[in-house]
Amino acid sequence: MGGVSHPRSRRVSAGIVGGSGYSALELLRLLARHPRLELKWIFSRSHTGEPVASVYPSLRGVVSASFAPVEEPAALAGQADVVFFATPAGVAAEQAPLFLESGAAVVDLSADFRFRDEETYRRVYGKSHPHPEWLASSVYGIPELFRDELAHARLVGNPGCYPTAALLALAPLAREALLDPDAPIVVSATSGISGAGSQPGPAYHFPGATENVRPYGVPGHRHAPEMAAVLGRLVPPGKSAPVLTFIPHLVPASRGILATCVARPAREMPDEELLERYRRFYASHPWVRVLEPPELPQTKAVQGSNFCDLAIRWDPVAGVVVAMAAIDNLVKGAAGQAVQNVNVLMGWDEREGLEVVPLYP
Ligand SMILES: NC(=O)C1=CN([C@@H]2O[C@H](COP(=O)(O)OP(=O)(O)OC[C@H]3O[C@@H](n4cnc5c(N)ncnc54)[C@H](OP(=O)(O)O)[C@@H]3O)[C@@H](O)[C@H]2O)C=CC1
Ligand SMILES: CC(=O)N[C@@H](CCC(=O)OP(=O)(O)O)C(=O)O
Repeated sequence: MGGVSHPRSRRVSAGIVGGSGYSALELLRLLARHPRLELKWIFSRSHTGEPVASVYPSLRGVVSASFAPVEEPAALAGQADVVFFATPAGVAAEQAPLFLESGAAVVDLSADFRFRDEETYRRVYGKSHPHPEWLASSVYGIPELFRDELAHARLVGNPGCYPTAALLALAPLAREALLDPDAPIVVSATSGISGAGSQPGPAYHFPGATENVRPYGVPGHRHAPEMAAVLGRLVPPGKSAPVLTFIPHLVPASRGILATCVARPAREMPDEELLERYRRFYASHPWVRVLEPPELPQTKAVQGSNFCDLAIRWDPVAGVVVAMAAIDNLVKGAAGQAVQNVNVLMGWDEREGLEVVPLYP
């Protein structure tokens, strides 16, 4: 289960399972301009053999491929160096090992390989993992936090969209044990509707979603234990991370996540110190932009791009820090981060294929 070995100069072939979903569409958009990663096959259960551009009008004249003319993705094992699973939870857990055993690297955009132990997986997802033997070697795919481990990974558990934003916002404090372990962290976040995928339930349809803002999954959203597990790994050995509560909200936008995290630091931390720490922490990470005051993150400033915009403030009245992050849920929250992870796995520049200027306004 060691790392992938590919000459840095060679073009690497990619396969995609879950072909007609939103994350697959984003992967195709990014792969279309990636100089080293090229689409070899794309599998769709519902559009077998159809031209990709007939499903995604935005890809007309850009992607000439058709969905693979096979009934099962297993028929494609051994034909790509990297396989992306852009499928609902449970699919990669069953099918990824076949591709791993055929020698491919796997980046799973679902939640199947985000936890490293089966007990946590079972507690959060309410069922046993069909291939727990792969969990310990999977690497949580936030390159800004786990770059060294990812460089040697074969299997990447690409993070949830909300955890990407919240963990990037909190990581500099967690890594340096600057969070008070006895004060709960509050993560309040908004998501655009594409966060629920391309076939969401009736509550996500236009009449109910437009001109409406609503919380959901409170308490007990599955991203709370995901954030908690990773936060626990970020704090130095022997230290504990604070518990956290998570309040997601659905907002009437197509894309974008804004996460606002409120935490009590271990001691008073003036704005200048916080800002300096955040600047230093992310200095070598091209996809995180630490904003200078008075700027604050906004989803539109990152739309369509792999950027995570961060701001950090000290609130002297409440004695808390407020860490804010904006991402595009489909890019840094899903497909963009998946491509960034492959760039790290292959030893390429993390920016390869991702240099899209955000679409503003
Ligand atoms: N949307 C987002 O912002 C984010 C999504 N994710 C995760 O990424 C994964 C993909 O998300 P997204 O693209 O939004 O989801 P979509 O629902 O848009 O797409 C998922 C695709 O998977 C295929 N599929 C559906 N059911 C099954 C099944 N039972 N077995 C095999 N394939 C199936 C379908 O494609 P086809 O019929 O073509 O095979 C479907 O279009 C999910 O696990 C999601 O939780 C993670 C972070 C952010
Ligand atoms: C708006 C919306 O519904 N968002 C999704 C999160 C998308 C995601 O990251 O889901 P996975 O962890 O399953 O990959 C949700 O809250 O369930």
